[in-house]
Amino acid sequence: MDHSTARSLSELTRSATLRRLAAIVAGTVLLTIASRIVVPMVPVPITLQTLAVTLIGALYGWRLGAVTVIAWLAQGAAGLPVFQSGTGGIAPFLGPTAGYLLAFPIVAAFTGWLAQRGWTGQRTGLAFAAMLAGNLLCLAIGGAWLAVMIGAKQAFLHGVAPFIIGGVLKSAVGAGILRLVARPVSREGL
Ligand SMILES: O=C(O)CCCC[C@@H]1SC[C@@H]2NC(=O)N[C@@H]21
Repeated sequence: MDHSTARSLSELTRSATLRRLAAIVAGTVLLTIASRIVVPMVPVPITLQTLAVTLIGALYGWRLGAVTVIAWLAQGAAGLPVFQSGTGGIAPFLGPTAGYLLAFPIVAAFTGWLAQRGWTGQRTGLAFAAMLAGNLLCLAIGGAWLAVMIGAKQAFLHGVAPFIIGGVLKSAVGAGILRLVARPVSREGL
């Protein structure tokens, strides 16, 4: 490989890395904004977090999607007020919403994986199904955590059932956004 080819390759790598870093920052900002759009409920509030998480997965691909959500979780764990209603620190990882927090990177990876297989963009039915599957996965993991804390019946009544219709609506909004903005994610993601 000659000198100029090596330099072009290293410039390409650097610009791809910068693009990914910018995407991570943008994704964590989006998640923080979505966490501030809250209808307070006890023990689990309504938020726009699952919309943000599933969109990040679908737009970034499974790997960068999961990394972005993990970066946001790390910001919260470090004490930044990025979780629902401006909470942060270690307490949210021990409280009733910890299961949802831990589910978020898995959900981003899952919707990203589906998007990389074509469940996105102009294929609105598939995009909706991917977003809905992500929302339901989040409720399953979050509800399972809550069940350990307050019992299965209460967890279903307070941590799953109230969010199903919202999950369907958020999935429809997400699929609409993907239809407008997504060029189909390549199999590699961003
Ligand atoms: O502490 C947090 O920041 C996480 C809050 C989790 C809220 C969950 S996410 C799934 C379900 N849908 C909602 O609108 N709220 C709950």
